[in-house]
Amino acid sequence: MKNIVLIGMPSSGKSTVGKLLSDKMSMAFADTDALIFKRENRALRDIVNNDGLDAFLKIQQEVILKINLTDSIISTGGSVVYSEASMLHLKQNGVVVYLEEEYSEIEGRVEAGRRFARNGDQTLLDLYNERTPLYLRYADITIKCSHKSANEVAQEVKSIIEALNAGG
Ligand SMILES: Nc1ncnc2c1ncn2[C@@H]1O[C@H](COP(=O)(O)OP(=O)(O)OP(=O)(O)O)[C@@H](O)[C@H]1O
Ligand SMILES: O=C(O)C1=C[C@@H](O)[C@@H](O)[C@H](O)C1
Ligand SMILES: [Mg+2]
Repeated sequence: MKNIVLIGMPSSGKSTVGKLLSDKMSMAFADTDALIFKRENRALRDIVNNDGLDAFLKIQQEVILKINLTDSIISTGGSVVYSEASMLHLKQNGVVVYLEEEYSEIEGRVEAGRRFARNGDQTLLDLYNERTPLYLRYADITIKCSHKSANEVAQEVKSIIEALNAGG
């Protein structure tokens, strides 16, 4: 079975939903942020702070291009869509699911002062507006997550994937 790759804004629920989905579908779970941490052995924010945005994005791409998984749920970092090579690699053997969440909800969930893959003068809203068209470009399936629990989102992803698989 193809991988299920979750993309979306930071705090949209990719890691939470990914783990729930992994249990519900009895598929393995991988998180690209955890793979980066494993390789670098340092916090992702330290990579961005110390080495800069471009270095972080390069490391993220290197890690993703090495992924060789099947039958897995893959939760990604929110900035993965900046790399076309990464997205094409993930799409080769994966169905890409965009967890679309309203800006106000994302803003409420992210902790103040959190680092993202962004230029110094970009606000969270700038990131949301910049990334939304990229998430939509790469998505095979878009889930509207507004006012749904993580469990409801996971159940919806499962139902859609099962319906697609049943239809051939
Ligand atoms: N549908 C939901 N409803 C309410 N809270 C949620 C929902 N999905 C996730 N959360 C909460 O939002 C927070 C962020 O979730 P999570 O870490 O899964 O996001 P993420 O997309 O993996 O973010 P990142 O890009 O930073 O890795 C967590 O506290 C989680 O419990
Ligand atoms: O959306 C982002 O810019 C990021 C999200 C996190 O998952 C990490 O991948 C990193 O902190 C960058
Ligand atoms: Mg995550």
